[in-house]
Amino acid sequence: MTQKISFDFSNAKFMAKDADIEAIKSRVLEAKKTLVEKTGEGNDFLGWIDLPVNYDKEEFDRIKKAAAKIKDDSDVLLVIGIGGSYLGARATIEALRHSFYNMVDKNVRKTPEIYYCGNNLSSTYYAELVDVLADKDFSINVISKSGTTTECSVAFRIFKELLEKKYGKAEASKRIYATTDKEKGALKTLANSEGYETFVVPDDIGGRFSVLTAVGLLPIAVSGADIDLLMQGAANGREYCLNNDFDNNDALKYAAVRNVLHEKAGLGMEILGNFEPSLHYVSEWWKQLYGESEGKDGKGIFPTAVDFTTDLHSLGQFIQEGTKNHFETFINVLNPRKVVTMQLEETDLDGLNYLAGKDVDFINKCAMNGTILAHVDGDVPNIRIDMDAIDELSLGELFYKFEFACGVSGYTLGVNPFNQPGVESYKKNMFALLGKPGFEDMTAKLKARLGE
Ligand SMILES: O=P(O)(O)OC[C@H]1O[C@H](O)[C@H](O)[C@@H](O)[C@@H]1O
Repeated sequence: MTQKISFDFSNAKFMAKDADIEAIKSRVLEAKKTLVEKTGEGNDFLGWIDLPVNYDKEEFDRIKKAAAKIKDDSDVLLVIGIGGSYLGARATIEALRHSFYNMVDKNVRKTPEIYYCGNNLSSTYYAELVDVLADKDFSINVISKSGTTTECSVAFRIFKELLEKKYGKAEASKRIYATTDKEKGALKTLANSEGYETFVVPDDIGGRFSVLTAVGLLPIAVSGADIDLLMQGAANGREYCLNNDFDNNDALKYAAVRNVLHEKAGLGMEILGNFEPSLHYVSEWWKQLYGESEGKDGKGIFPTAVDFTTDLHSLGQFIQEGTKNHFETFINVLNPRKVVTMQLEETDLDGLNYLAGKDVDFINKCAMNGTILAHVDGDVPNIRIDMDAIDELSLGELFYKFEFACGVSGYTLGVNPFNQPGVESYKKNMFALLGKPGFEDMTAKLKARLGE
């Protein structure tokens, strides 16, 4: 199967030398073995490894049917979720669909507008989203693996009420789709009692690895993207990751190179850079994937991201000449979806006639290559990921390769890549400050620290 995604490590070699890669290779292969033989910590969260070839076909069909109903009866789909219950869907939809999706005439777009909430606690955001929904027919996909995440529950309460006011309880319950645990959690209890259609987040797939479950697939299908091709792309990635030896396996090499850059060169930050604005949320998804998987036990590479060329005019200076603690990974889209050719102007006052006849993407690629060389000259190693196109097959493959490399990289680093215990600390404090029953003994202490 031809691969749509390939990695180029040549511009990282000056810090991740062949000998360093050779030296870490056995640890990476051991980590791969631990992952695929499911013998490591977190091995009850490895359902994503075979997901692209082993998923619930009956549910997959129900997802398509639900998507068709939503397309038919709704001007808007409201997607309520946070973290792994949000980023994969948004990453995919923003990458694959029109750059100005919600603004495209609905007769041309033929699919509902899509808005996201439950991913913050801003009263302004919620009040203004209510304004947007005022005269629109809408449906809700509420997504939470635990079914108890505060942001998600707060948003759902607000928009469930709006929906029920608009349609009455019975019709509203037909416009709510809940994606959650098959039996546990407040959302599942609510869905059962109100009769919402439900989709399952499998027990053995953590939120940040769940984009290709119903978590991502229902909103993605509503947007009009092809979920069969997305799964196929991931299946192609899986085949590649599982079956190629180290020398022919970019996912394993990526795990190796980033660990070498971290351990040997002492670099603490990886900056994922794109040159296509529609990939912004792919970076957000990647940040959660690597951040929650590796940042623990006082270890890990801090994953951050830039949108280029935009951020070359803000963060470019720091990356080039500031504290040297980072390496970069660029996503290079080989074939842009659209072409815009520069025209010749008679007067040439802007001095751009030398570009007449060239595609804007040619300028973009020159900016990218110029940036790679400049940053390498500034001692910033660069990994380049070539992506055939921003389409379903390429994106599915990219997701899988990032997930697989993440599992291998986490085990190579020596952490459990599949838990996120640190996320609970702020939640406990927030519950105590909110006065949630059961957290009373912490409340006074925290309030004193806040001077209240
Ligand atoms: O899907 P949920 O249970 O609502 O969780 C949503 C997100 O919030 C948590 O705090 C975790 O850190 C994330 O890993 C998770 O993806």
